[in-house]
Amino acid sequence: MKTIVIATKNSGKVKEFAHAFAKLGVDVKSLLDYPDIPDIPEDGSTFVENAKIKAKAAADILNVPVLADDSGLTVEALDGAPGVYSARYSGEGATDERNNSKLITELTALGASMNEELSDGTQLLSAAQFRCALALYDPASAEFIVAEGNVDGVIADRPHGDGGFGYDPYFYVPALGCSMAELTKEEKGRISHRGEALRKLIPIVEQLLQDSALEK
Ligand SMILES: O=c1nc[nH]c2c1ncn2[C@H]1C[C@H](O)[C@@H](COP(=O)(O)OP(=O)(O)OP(=O)(O)O)O1
Ligand SMILES: [Mg+2]
Repeated sequence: MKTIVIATKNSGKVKEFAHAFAKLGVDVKSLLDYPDIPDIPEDGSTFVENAKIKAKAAADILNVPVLADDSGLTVEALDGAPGVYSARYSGEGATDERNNSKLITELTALGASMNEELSDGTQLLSAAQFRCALALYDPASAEFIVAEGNVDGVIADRPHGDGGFGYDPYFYVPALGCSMAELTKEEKGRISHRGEALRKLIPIVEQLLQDSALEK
């Protein structure tokens, strides 16, 4: 079995990558499998910079090629916030629940509205995007390969669905008439920022695996 290491501690991301790579017969390991690797500071100013930082830090320790994902939510009515700060939006000890609660509180305080409501009374507050940067770093060549993806949506004032992770329950996708958390992993992968970025990178990951750099 071939294995790819993903430099993430986010179990929601791990599940999505595991689902996507399983179709290619590739097993996924994450930093949750390597608890001795110290926390990697995400101090870049863009998603791409942070993805590169995470991939290189883990690859230099493990000495195998590593893939990393830096992603987040940009909200129009918040001038693009929380952006690269999405995971830390609600401060020290942030959780998905507290981040979502801060998001809705801020938008409500601003009076943000798209003057549109769903049949259940849900108010649509602002246009938004999920963005994802993936970086693959190969310590053998010291080279990065980067791919990006994004998906448009709208922030709803209340959650729908219990799939996915992070901001998914509040991220309504008008084209599908449901939130990101109401999609299966397969459906989410087809439209998501992560799915788009991953489709660009998969041929390169497969080539690396062909070269058996990752054979375990
Ligand atoms: O598909 C998504 N559905 C919902 N929310 C999402 C998604 N993709 C990113 N997000 C949110 C979660 C987190 O608040 C931030 C990512 O922050 P980001 O630093 O990339 O990930 P993280 O700290 O959770 O894990 P790690 O750095 O170990 O990969 O954006
Ligand atoms: Mg992070």
